Order: sequence, then structure tokens, then C-alpha cells
Amino acid sequence: MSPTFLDVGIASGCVALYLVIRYVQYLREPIRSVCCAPREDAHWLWGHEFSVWKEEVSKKYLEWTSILGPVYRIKAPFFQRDVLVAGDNASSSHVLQNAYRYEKAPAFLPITVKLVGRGVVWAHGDVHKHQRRLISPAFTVSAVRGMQDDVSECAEKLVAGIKKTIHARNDESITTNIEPLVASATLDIVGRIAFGHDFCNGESSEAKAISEAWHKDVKMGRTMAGFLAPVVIGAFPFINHLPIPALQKDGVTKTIALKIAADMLKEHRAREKVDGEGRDMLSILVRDQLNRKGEDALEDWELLENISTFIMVGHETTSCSVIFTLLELARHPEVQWKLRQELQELNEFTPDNISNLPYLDAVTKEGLRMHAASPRTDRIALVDDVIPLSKPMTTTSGEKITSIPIKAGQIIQIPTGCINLNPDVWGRDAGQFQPERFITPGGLPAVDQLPHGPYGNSGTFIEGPRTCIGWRLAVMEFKVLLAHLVRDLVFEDTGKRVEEYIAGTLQAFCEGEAAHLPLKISLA
Ligand code: HEM
Repeated sequence: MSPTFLDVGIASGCVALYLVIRYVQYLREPIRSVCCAPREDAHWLWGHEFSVWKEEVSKKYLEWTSILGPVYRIKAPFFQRDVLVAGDNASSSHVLQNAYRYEKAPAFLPITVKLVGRGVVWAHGDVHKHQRRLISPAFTVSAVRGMQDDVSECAEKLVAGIKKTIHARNDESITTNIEPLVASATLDIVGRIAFGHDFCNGESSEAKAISEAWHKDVKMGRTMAGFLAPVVIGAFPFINHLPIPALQKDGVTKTIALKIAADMLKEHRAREKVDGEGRDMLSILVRDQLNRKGEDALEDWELLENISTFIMVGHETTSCSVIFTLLELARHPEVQWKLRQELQELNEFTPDNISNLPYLDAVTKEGLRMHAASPRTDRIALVDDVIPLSKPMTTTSGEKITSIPIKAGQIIQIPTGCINLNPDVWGRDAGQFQPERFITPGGLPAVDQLPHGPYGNSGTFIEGPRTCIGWRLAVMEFKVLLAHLVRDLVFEDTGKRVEEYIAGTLQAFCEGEAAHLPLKISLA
């Protein structure tokens, strides 16, 4: 049945009413006096979000920061309320430290449920406090230390595989896409440490299914549909409840991880009752569940959804930070050489000697600063508030202000990738890979100018009650992988242009190909 004149009239009336309401709300917005990113960068319907997505990671935020300073306003898609970009220390820290007054913005929550589950990444309010407290035993210093043997074994396998390929080609070097090799290793690592499962160096059918699904998602993430999915669901959340199979279906990694974890839960519980010595996260959490004897313990579904969460968020993040750091090392042979010297001076790798190497630590900090795997986070204010600023800023009317009043419902973007690269904070060489800044006296800006994250003075793991709970594990994994790779292999740049875009997390693209980072590799 084709729409009648009346239907069209009603629809147009609704759109007009929506626009009028939005305009009246806009006139009352306290953040209206904050300067707006250039209008020419804003699409009439998608707002500034489209140019952020279209360009390489952090590019637009850095451009706007250089024009307007670190705190400004951008236009949101579908004429929704303007968004506040909080790119200075005081404002971003205020929002992140008050995590229960500034919850995760609703746009990404339905996607989080589908891809990783209702674990701690998704949870908010009291559910988040409860889950976070009960999963924290899996991430203590001693728990992470107990995981290092598994991580080292996977790193050794990765290096052995690359050496074998070099020998098999009967050549001095190979040029290969490093992305799938490192991603298989980090999946192997997280499989072992999450629930004692062997993904067989990317060769098991589950590992292949996860990798295939992930690559599909990465490719999709760079299409218009990938841009629109979170934007449309964020603007019109009811869409997510429509009975459309594609919207309701769980992601492949979540489905596989939940199945393996569920199969293993009984076995782990029986084993923990007998010896209580398992070092993987599932064992640690089952042990904690048993000790609590039911009261205040994680329920089985929470335990499983969190294990699924760890598999998803603990694998690609570490992998992409490592591969971009390898590219930096390939482009800075003098840094690579110095790091190899430090590594080759050790007789063997142990948890202590790897974690205490000063140059490896500096390279790790610099790699994580420059290539934050999750370079932005969005929050929504639950109550009216006043956000402090690090430095006074000038409003559209020329007034100097030291804080910004906001209303409940205000969306705030924290561009951590840009915070890590802002030349006004890090200096003119902010965009250059220089690990020396972390070991040279005076190499870093004053502490009060830097983010208060848990490692490396960067915003990479954010800060506050929702700081990445896996940061210790990520740093250990990063160092162990880099130590094995750089001690035994030499990495050279192929000269090809590698671009960094966001597709779920940070991803490498080379000549239009997704998840692609070519490197020339030879034996050290
Ligand atoms: C280099 C590697 C990693 C980076 C850069 C990273 C970064 C982050 C960031 C930025 C967040 C906050 C997201 C937000 O609130 O919007 C986060 C949260 C989280 N990360 Fe990581 N992560 C890494 C590795 C890991 C690993 C290895 C695990 C565990 C296996 C992990 C588990 C989590 C969890 C569970 C959360 C949610 C914490 C909460 O909301 O309370 N991450 N991560």
C-alpha cells in the first residue's frame, strides 16, 4: 500500500516537530558558548562524526585541537545535542574519575552486548562495581605473573614459526603481513590464560572462525554500514529491539568463547575443588566463587560472559599495539638495534628480568602512547555538573572561563589517542617515535600536565574506576612478545604506506587492504 497524502503529512510534521524541539533545546544548552569545530568539517546529517570516522585515527581531533585548544564542541549526527570533546587533563580526568556519574554513552552498548557480552565492559552502576570487584582476583600482580610462562611459550612459538618460514623459503629474509601472525599469538595467549584452552597457534577450527569473523567485521567497519550502525542505534535505540535477525545475532567470538567456557566450567569447578591450583582466569574466578560459598559470588552467567569479554578485548588490542610498534622499530633501526642489544645481553628471559629492562620499558610506553588500541571513549552525564579545565579558555562571546557547566544527558567524547599526541602537552616531537623521552631526565612534561593512567603517563588505558582491568597483563604480554621478536629477528620497513583506522579497535590498512601490515623480516 503506498503512503497517502495524510501519512506523508504526519511524517513531515513529526520531523518538523523533532527539529523545533532540538532547536529549542540547543538554545538552552550551556555548552553553546563553547567554540565549535569548523562547520566545513560537519556533514549536514552526520555532523562532525563522519569526518572523524573518514580520516585516519585522531587526525581530525588533532587538527581541531590545534585550532581551538583541547576542549571544544562538535555537531552530533541526526541533529542530536552537540557533543563536548574533553581533550585536556582536567576535563577528561574529571569525567573518567567520576565513572558512576558519567556512564558509557548508549550508542555502543548494544554492540558491546553482541560482540563481547554482558561482562564488565558492558556493565554500569552497581552491576559494574559488583562485577569489577569480583573479577579483579584474575588481574592482580601475582595472577599476571603466574600467566607469564604461557605468554612466553606462545611468543616462542610465534618466533619459531617465522624462522621456519624464512628457512623454508631458502632466502635471507621474507616480506610478510605481520598482522595475522601476531593476532594468532595473542589469541593463543588469551585462550590459555583465560580458560586453559589451546587455539593451536591460530590453526584450530575455533581460532580460524574467530579470525575470519574478525576480519569481516574490520572490513565492514570501514564501510558506510559500519559507520552508520552505532550512529543510528545511538540516535534511535528502539531499533535495537526490532526483531531483525542481524541485529539480534551474537558475534562469532562471543559464541565460541561462551561455548568453550561453558564446556570447561564443570571441569574447572571439579578440579578446583580437588587441588585449587589452576592459574588461568577461569580457575581463579571459580576458586573465588567457591570460597565465597554462594553469597556475593559471581553467578555462572556473569563468570562466562566475563571470560568471553576477556577473549575479545584482550586479543586484538594487544596485537595491534604490538604490530604498530614493530613498524615503528622497522622505521627507526637505531632504536631497534639498541633494544636488541639490551635483550641479547640477557642469558635468559624471566618474569623479573624482562619487566625490569629500562629500554624495553621505554619502547613499550612509547608504542602504547603512539598507538592506543582504543583511542576514544564516549560518556553520558547522568546529572548536571561543572567540568573543570586545565587552562582557561575563551568562549564564542570572548569570555574567559575555567570550567564548563553541563546538563544531564550531555555526551562527552574523550579522544585519548589525541591526548597522547597533543604537541601542546608532549612537545613538538609528540608525533615522533622517541622512547628516549621516557628515560631522559626532563624528557617528559610535568606530571600535572599528563594523564593519570596506570602506565606510561598516557591515556591509553584510561583512568578511574573503569581503567582497563587488563593493563598489567597487556604490558607484560607486550614486553614478552617484543622481547622474543626483537632479540631473534630484524624488522625492516617495506616502504609501503600503512594507515591507521578505527574498525572496532585500531587497525592497520595497507593499500586499501584491511588488517594488513607488511614487514621485511630476517634473522638477527
Ligand atoms: C594494549 C592492550 C590494551 C589496551 C590498549 C586496552 C585499553 C582499554 C581501554 C581504553 C579500556 C576502557 C574502555 C572504555 O571505558 O571505553 C579498557 C577496558 C577494559 N579492558 Fe583493556 N586494553 C588492553 C588489553 C586488555 C587485556 C589484555 C584485557 C584482559 C584480558 C583487557 C580487559 C579489559 C576490560 C575487562 C575492560 C573493561 C573495564 C571496565 O569497564 O571496568 N584489556 N581497555
